[in-house]
Amino acid sequence: MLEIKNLSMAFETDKGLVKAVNNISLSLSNSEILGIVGESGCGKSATLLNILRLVQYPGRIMSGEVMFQGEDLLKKSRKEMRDIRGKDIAMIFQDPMTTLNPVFKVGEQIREAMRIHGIFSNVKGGLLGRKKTLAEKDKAMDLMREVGIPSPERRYYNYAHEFSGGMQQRALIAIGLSCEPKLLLADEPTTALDVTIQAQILALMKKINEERGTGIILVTHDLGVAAEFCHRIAVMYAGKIVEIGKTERIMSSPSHPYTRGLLRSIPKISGRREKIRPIPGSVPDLLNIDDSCAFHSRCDQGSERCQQQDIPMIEVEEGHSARCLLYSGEEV
Ligand SMILES: Nc1ncnc2c1ncn2[C@@H]1O[C@H](COP(=O)(O)OP(=O)(O)OP(=O)(O)O)[C@@H](O)[C@H]1O
Ligand code: NI
Repeated sequence: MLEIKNLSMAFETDKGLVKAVNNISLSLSNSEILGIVGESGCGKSATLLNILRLVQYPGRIMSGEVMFQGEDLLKKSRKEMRDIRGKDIAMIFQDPMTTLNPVFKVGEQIREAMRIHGIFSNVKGGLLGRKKTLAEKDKAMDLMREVGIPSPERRYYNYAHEFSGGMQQRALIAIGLSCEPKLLLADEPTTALDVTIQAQILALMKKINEERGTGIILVTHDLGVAAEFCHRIAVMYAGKIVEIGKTERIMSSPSHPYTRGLLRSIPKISGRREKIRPIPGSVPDLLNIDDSCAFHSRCDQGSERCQQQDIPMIEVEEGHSARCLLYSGEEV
């Protein structure tokens, strides 16, 4: 369904190029859930925004392709992109309060989203006036019910501030779903919510994935969340994908030293208790970063050679690759 090929984007600042997304390639098949994980500032959000061409000045796409259903989104006109956004591809952001409009009733916003996407054109053809409005309201309320907003008959008339954070996020998911998108991009959709609500929202997204076959890319800094929710995981570090593979394999057999570090730094849910160890050091500055391994200075297995060359993705087993010289077959 989606294939990103060698995508690079950078922010042009007066100090130089901040390479937020550096030669990324990844693909998503129909009905698949892919997680993108990594520490703050590694380019996860930038990657998602690139898919929809929503990166703002001074950000600029330098090269690459974003193939969606066989066509390159980077070659589409602005108008074509507007049609694709919210119709074929919907996006959910971290903070629902900033994306719901405070001055309109939540239900009306959902109804409006459905109207924009022509969802009502096949509602009992020829309905007029009040009857049409009622039919539309019914449909909007159905959608509210589907995303788990209780008593939609009443909730329809509430404003955003009368909704809890979890309910706001549900309303936004309803708006995202109003067009029946094929692909849902979710940028930390549950980070602002408490743990039980977070689990409910993820369960809701999973249900949508299973029932409607909607493909999902979930951006999260939380490897534990990605492990529970995603079929495959891509680990990003300093603008590059450093490891990608099936979730079980990433969790049971992490290959890149950075992924191993991330795993050690999350609390174990089950099994043997291990001491939580944060990865020493911090993420490098993306300003004028070169092509060598950016994790080198924090890595306990690196050598001189990691600093001297552009390291390719190396397949460690079928469908599982890591950008690390440990797997090059040469002495590191
Ligand atoms: N307007 C800008 N000008 C310069 N650099 C920017 C700008 N916006 C973002 N960046 C840089 O781009 C890089 C990638 O940012 P991005 O938001 O994609 O990271 P992220 O992985 O989503 O992080 P987080 O987990 O904090 O959301 C960061 O290093 C950030 O500092
Ligand atoms: Ni982000």
